[in-house]
Amino acid sequence: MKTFDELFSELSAKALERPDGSGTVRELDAGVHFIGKKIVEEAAEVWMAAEYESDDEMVAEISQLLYHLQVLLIAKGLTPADVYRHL
Ligand SMILES: N=c1c2ncn([C@@H]3O[C@H](COP(=O)(O)OP(=O)(O)OP(=O)(O)O)[C@@H](O)[C@H]3O)c2ncn1[C@@H]1O[C@H](COP(=O)(O)O)[C@@H](O)[C@H]1O
Repeated sequence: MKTFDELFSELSAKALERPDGSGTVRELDAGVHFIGKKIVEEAAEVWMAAEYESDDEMVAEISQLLYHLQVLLIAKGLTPADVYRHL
């Protein structure tokens, strides 16, 4: 288990160190258009899970959505602090 901020630190390190086999590195290399499509796909899966699946399945989909949102922030050179300013 990890928090939102812990995941962001881990992903930021992956982006810098570019370890072999990292899905995050692959996704960053694929670019903003690809990441944006993953976000839309995961958001739809959250919605469907909320209506038709268990709470556990829904929160799993939410975790994937949060992951892809974090990858987008990194791709754009931003951090959660940039988001928090708007909360
Ligand atoms: N939390 C995540 C995470 N959530 C989602 N994903 C990616 O997003 C994909 C899910 O989207 P897909 O559309 O391919 O899968 P799906 O068919 O929609 O899956 P379901 O929704 O049906 O379950 C997964 O295959 C992962 O590649 C994640 N990839 C990595 N992480 C974490 O990120 C960290 C770094 O990972 P690496 O960069 O791969 O080392 C590790 O701590 C990982 O646990």
